[in-house]
Amino acid sequence: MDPIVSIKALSKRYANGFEALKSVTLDIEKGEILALLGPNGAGKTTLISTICGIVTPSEGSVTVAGHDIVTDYRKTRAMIGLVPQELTTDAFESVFDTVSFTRGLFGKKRDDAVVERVLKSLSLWDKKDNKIMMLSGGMKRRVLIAKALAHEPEILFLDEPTAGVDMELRKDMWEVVRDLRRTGVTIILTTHYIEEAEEIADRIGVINNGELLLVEEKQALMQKMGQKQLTLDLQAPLDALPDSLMDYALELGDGGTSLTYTYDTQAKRTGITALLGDLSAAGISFRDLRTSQSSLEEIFVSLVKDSA
Ligand SMILES: Nc1ncnc2c1ncn2[C@@H]1O[C@H](COP(=O)(O)OP(=O)(O)OP(=O)(O)O)[C@@H](O)[C@H]1O
Repeated sequence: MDPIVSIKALSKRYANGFEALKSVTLDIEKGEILALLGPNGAGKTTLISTICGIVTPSEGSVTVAGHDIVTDYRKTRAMIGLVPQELTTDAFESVFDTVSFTRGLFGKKRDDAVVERVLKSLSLWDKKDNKIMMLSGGMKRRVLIAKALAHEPEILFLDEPTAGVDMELRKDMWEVVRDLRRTGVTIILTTHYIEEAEEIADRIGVINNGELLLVEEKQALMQKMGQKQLTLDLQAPLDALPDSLMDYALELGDGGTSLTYTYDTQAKRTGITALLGDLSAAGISFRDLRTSQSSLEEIFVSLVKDSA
């Protein structure tokens, strides 16, 4: 299937010469949840804003369902819902009117049934007559999503959906996002939080200094995370590994005084018991041992550091 969004060698230089995006290439599949993970100023908002037609690209191209975002702006914009970081308007309006009005901004006819469906899907129906200013923070965030969905877009962008919210509300938002995906909407969200990407995304893209450093299935990233290292400090240094230990892919370090074994924590057998038995049989004894694990956080930090 063709990707719903196709980004090719996209660059953005702002008027002051700052390069906020550097040749980003990325395909987004229909129906997936993609998390764009990156520190402050990485270029996440610039990327989203460009796809939505708010920021004009300097180089490269973006298509949405095969249509170019520059030459076919109206068509592509109508397919996209954008949830900004903060609610800026409509404090005195009712929930229903606010959401209904937004629909009109995209040239769609008034359709109370659609607004009702959107509000119900976000558990906002019983708040439909409330003024926005009277709502709790969590409900206000839901209204932002409802506004973005009012014109029935196929793609939803959420810019930092849980920035500055407490854990309970964050979990609540994750549930909302999962429910939306079940309705067939493609979701792209930006986040600072690794746990957030880990929790809800199908794929994770890491962006830093305007560069897309990696895009990978979450499961594949988790597998890297699942690797652990066992390091043994040896009683006596070894010049070389005996043949009987070749199958373990051990690394001999620190001038032959330590051995490191990498294993998969998710595998049925880690191989540690067999390794210790074979070490003993080879007459190798150790005085200490420790394990370490690379977390997604560490993978992320090392990626970002390498690209700095
Ligand atoms: N209009 C502009 N003119 C010049 N530079 C800009 C402009 N808008 C953004 N930038 C710069 O581009 C870089 C990327 O900004 P962007 O808002 O895309 O990052 P971000 O990843 O969304 O960060 P945050 O998580 O803080 O929202 C930043 O260094 C920012 O200062």
